[in-house]
Amino acid sequence: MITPLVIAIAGGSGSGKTTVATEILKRVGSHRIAYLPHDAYYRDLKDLPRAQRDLVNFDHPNSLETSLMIEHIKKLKNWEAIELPVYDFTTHTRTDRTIHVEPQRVILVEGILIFAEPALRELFDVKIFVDTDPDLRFIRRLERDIRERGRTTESVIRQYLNTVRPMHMEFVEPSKRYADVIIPEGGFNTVALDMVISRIETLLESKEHNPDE
Ligand SMILES: Nc1ncnc2c1ncn2[C@@H]1O[C@H](COP(=O)(O)OP(=O)(O)O)[C@@H](O)[C@H]1O
Ligand SMILES: Nc1ccn([C@@H]2O[C@H](COP(=O)(O)O)[C@@H](O)[C@H]2O)c(=O)n1
Repeated sequence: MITPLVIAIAGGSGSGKTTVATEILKRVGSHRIAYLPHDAYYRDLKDLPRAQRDLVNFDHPNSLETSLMIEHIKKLKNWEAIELPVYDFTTHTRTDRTIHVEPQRVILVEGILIFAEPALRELFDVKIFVDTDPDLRFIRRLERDIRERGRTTESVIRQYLNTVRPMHMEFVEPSKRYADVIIPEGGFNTVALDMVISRIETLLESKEHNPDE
């Protein structure tokens, strides 16, 4: 039995992880990839009053159900399908819906804290860290969170100073040491992306990952 190749993309919030993942999906072929964003595994806060939800530290490892993600990666590696949770950032809750994800030759995992968890880290074959300066990450996050996640300028600034920045320094930045490749600036770095994609293609041709070998 061939083993799926597990590629992991970490980096700070707003660094460009999703942009890199989207480019890999496009160029390697989304039909060959099972895509698991760690964001999908945020804990459901529906039992907490709305005003308290807004104050939760979403940048600490405990805010995510990582054990479920580990279970899902192990299932996919064992060629079993999984049900990916669908998370709603505007209400901080897990929806009733799930996305059915079939096993594929490539499993693509993405998230700010995925290298900070030893049990998760050991499942990865290729570890990519997207490294972008904090000022650029903050500006990108501010625009995105207002546009897509129902936030205000004040709430984004408060959250950044209270939790995003300190947790980045405590957990995300130190986890960079586990990366095999560091991509400066993210999704529009075509030189780095070409190298990463060519490595993925080479690994997919190898005996371990190619059913025709
Ligand atoms: N290299 C880049 N230059 C300019 N904007 C970018 C770049 N990479 C990503 N963005 C934009 O920044 C925002 C956050 O990027 P995203 O890939 O979602 O980051 P992450 O997943 O790391 O939070 C998005 O609106 C995206 O279009
Ligand atoms: N209810 C939530 C859950 C998470 N966040 C923030 O999302 C960031 C991670 O996602 P990226 O796409 O930016 O990598 C993380 O920094 C959390 O603060 C949130 O705001 N609300």
